[in-house]
This record gives sequence, C-alpha cells and structure tokens, in this order.
Amino acid sequence: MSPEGAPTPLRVGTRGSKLATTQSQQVADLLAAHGVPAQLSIVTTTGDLISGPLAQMGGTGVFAAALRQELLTGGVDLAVHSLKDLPTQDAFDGALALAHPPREDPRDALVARDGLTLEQLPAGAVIGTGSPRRAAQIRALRPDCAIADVRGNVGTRLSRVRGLEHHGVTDIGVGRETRGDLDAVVLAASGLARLGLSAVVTDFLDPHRVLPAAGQGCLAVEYRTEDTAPEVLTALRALEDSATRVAVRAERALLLRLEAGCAAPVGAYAQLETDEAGAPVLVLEAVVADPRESGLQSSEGHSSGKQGPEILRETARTPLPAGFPGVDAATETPGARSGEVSGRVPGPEPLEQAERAAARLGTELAETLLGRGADRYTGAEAGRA
Ligand SMILES: NCc1[nH]cc(CCC(=O)O)c1CC(=O)O
Repeated sequence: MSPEGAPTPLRVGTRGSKLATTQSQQVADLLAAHGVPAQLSIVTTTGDLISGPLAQMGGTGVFAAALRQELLTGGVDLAVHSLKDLPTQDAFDGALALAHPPREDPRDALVARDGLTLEQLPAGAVIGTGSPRRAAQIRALRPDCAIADVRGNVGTRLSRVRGLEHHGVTDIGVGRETRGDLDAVVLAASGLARLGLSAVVTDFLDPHRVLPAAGQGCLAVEYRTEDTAPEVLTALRALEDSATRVAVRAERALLLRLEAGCAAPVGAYAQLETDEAGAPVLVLEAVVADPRESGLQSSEGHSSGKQGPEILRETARTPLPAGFPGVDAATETPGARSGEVSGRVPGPEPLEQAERAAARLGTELAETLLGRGADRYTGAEAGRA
C-alpha cells in the first residue's frame, strides 16, 4: 500500500513464455480476488534467448535462479514457478519460502496423430520428448516404438506431430522441415490445460504407469520471508493447499536425496489416501530409469533396442496426523483440537508434523532406490543425460 492507501499493484515475477505468463496471470488473478491487486513483471534471462539443448547446460534451473535473484534483490515482490522446474536445494538460508496452490492434473499426456492412444500407435512409431524420464517409461511400455529428442516450447513441440503442424508457426526455432515429422509427442497435461489446449490430448497417461516428474502440475509462489506485507501473506495463505504441500514435500525430498536434477530420469508421485480405519496416509511411488536404453542418448539416435530400459520402482507409505488435511493448520492453535486428540501429548502442529513425515518418506524411499543401484542413473553425471 502507498501512504495514501491506494493499492500499488504487487509485482509478480514470471518467465516470459506463453505458458509461464498464462499460469502467472492465473496466480495474479487469484491474489486480486483475495484483495491484493497484482501485475506481471517479466524476468528475461540469457537462457530465454537460447533455443539450443538447454538441458545440457544445466537445465531449466537457470530460469528459476534468475527469477529468485530478482525476488531476493527486490526487483519483484513474488515469483511464480512451475514447481517441477525449481531446484530442490535451498540455497538461501530461509530468505525465501513457497506457497503451494492446489495441484492440477499431474499426468503426462500423449498427443498423437489421428487420435491414437499409446497402445494404438503402430510398431515403429516415433514419439517425441526431451525428457529422459518420459522416454524411459514410454520405452518400457512400448519398446517397439522409437523416441525422438524434442525441445522447445509447447507450440513448437505440438507442431512436430503430423496433423498439428499449424501449432507454433510463429515460434522462433521451429523449422518448416521438421513440422509434422513425428507420430506423437508427450507433454504435461497441466501445461496444455493452462493454455486451453487439452483438446489435442489423445491419451492421458495413468500416473501410476508413467510416473510424473516430482511436483508436476504444481505451481509454486515464492516470497521473501522477511518483508512480505501481512495482507500479501494472508492472500498467499488463502491459496495454499496443505495436501499439495505435503505431497510435493515427499516427492522433492526423494529428488534431493537422489541428488537428481530436473533432467534426471526420476518419476515421483505422492498422493493422500485413507487407510481401512479412515486415517490419512501419504503414499509415495517412485521410479528411477536407466537413460541408456531410453532412446534419447545421441549415440543410439532413434533407439531400436528390442527391450525397454531397466526401471527401478518402489512404493512406500506413512501415516499422517489424524484429521489431516481437514484442519486449517495455518489458523489452528495448539490447544484448539485438544478435545479431539485427547490422550495425546501436545506436539507440533499437524501440518508441520505431516511435512516432517513426508520428508522422511521421500528420503527413505530414495535410500531404498539407492540401495538398489539408483545412483548409476542419477547424480551429477547421469543427470546430464
Ligand atoms: N519442463 C517444462 C515444463 N515445466 C512445467 C511445465 C508444465 C507442467 C507443470 O507445470 O508441471 C512444462 C511443460 C511440460 O513438461 O510439458
């Protein structure tokens, strides 16, 4: 607020891509609906000017780093990220924190020619993706199909599918000769939905068969812990979803323990369930794939290996505090529920307790995977694949 009381719009930092500005505007609109007028402030990075294989120069983390820098130095008041592109390491000693709006569709989506599903694609079909995680899992299901390395924004990728050449015609970097050269591409369902493009999806892939990236489908709103205005904190709390917060805590703890970056062949998906007695349980599924048989590595080109890559798969679960997430932990006071939890020693608040359990779950599942040799495929070396 200015001294006169007229609201100064909050500056919401965002990347400049159509997907980024669309989803950031959705957050700005939510903030406005909660009484905090907000406008986008596009943060351009050197990475945005390069159309080459970004994953090989350190991945999408470079975009997040530039946004975070702008937030830390006060150039913007908030930053909106796709959570899956946000590095897991906290390098800022608590100077920044995240609010988590409810997760949207976590699934990967196949966009194929002629309305085909993954199952219906003919043998020899070529499927485009730049993600070793998607490539490996798709190859495991369809070892008779080939993978093509596809990069670029959503429009560019869609234009590679035969019949969808009209997408992305104004994008820089899409060559006329590569339009329509593939049978299908795989993209995040949430990204397509935010752009109003869900109708192009021909097969929503079961998230238990093709595990999404940690945090896929989630936006994260980052803010400074020291000097964010109280009315902004109130608005952020209103768009916060505790079930999402706890699920992604488990997924990202797994990633952190595996020392895996956003380009690593790791899938992780956590969901809140209830056990037979109706008590809340967090279930975490994870895969670590061998990227060498994914068909993405250049030495192989379009891989034609007879069998798909090795996939390490594990599932683990942990109980959560009774009542979670039905209670609004943000407004709860420790004594408020003492009637319901009689006989229990007063402990940390349910949300905090749930987050700790989630982080432990992720770390322990990562250790199980490491015990099975997952370090062969993740970490500094393999993450470049
Ligand atoms: N790596 C690119 C990226 N980062 C975030 C999304 C949108 C989905 C999301 O917010 O999780 C996408 C597009 C895609 O993976 O198809």
